[in-house]
Amino acid sequence: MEETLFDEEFFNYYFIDNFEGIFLVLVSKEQRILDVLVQKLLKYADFVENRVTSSDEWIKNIIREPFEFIDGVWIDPDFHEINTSGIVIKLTPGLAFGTGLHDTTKLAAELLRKYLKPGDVVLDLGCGSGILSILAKKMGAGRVVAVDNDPLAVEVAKENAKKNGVDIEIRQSDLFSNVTGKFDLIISNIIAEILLKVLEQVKDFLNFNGKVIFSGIVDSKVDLFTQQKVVEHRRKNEWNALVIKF
Ligand SMILES: C[S@@+](CC[C@H](N)C(=O)[O-])C[C@H]1O[C@@H](n2cnc3c(N)ncnc32)[C@H](O)[C@@H]1O
Repeated sequence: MEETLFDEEFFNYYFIDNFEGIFLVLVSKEQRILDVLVQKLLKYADFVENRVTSSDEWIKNIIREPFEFIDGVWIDPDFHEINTSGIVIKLTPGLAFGTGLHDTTKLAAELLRKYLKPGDVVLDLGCGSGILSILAKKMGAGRVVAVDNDPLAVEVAKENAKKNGVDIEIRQSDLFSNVTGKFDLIISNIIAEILLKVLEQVKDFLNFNGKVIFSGIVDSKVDLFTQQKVVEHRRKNEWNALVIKF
């Protein structure tokens, strides 16, 4: 199902796994979009229900308690007191992808932690909720630029950056169209086909020795990247993430 959703470039979904079973929830303001997706997903599902809810409500329905996103990094959907020596990210994803529950975000975050050096200049291409940019900043990055082509994601990422008290340059951009400057790390968790487009331009935006972290690549698409100089390859379930140097 996730592969179908990624192919459709639909990222606003989440799973609820409880005693009644595993539920896939699709979130959109447009019924038309949901209807098309439901048709494509029906073959995997036993039951489909449409429920209308407000954007503030839906996220509160799933993530109420803080959870450990990756080792030592906690996501707090509200304002809890978390007793940890690690990092806490306050996050209300709203309608943007990037709750921290998805394997692709976890893979990207783990690699970000491994490859980020203090003061690095970072570009987050397809920032969604801003989760990876906020993490980068909290781990000691210097300048962080976060872009998304979805205006809603830009809005949500700005809100989340403010909530975490971090200074991130967030703006709308179709890939690099509204990006200037050079970066030590470029991180992007989008589908493989779009990552290939990123590759066409990425060199112009990398500092000497700069690296690219790609996530969101399903098993069947990993071969599209075999020509690249892959420094590290990680996998969780059917998802792959790569660190590439040039
Ligand atoms: C899978 S989400 C990743 C969100 C977040 N970075 C994370 O890792 O959880 C992909 C994001 O890329 C954005 N996106 C897709 N195509 C894009 C493009 N051409 N330019 C910029 N952003 C894009 C989507 O709007 C979405 O917010």
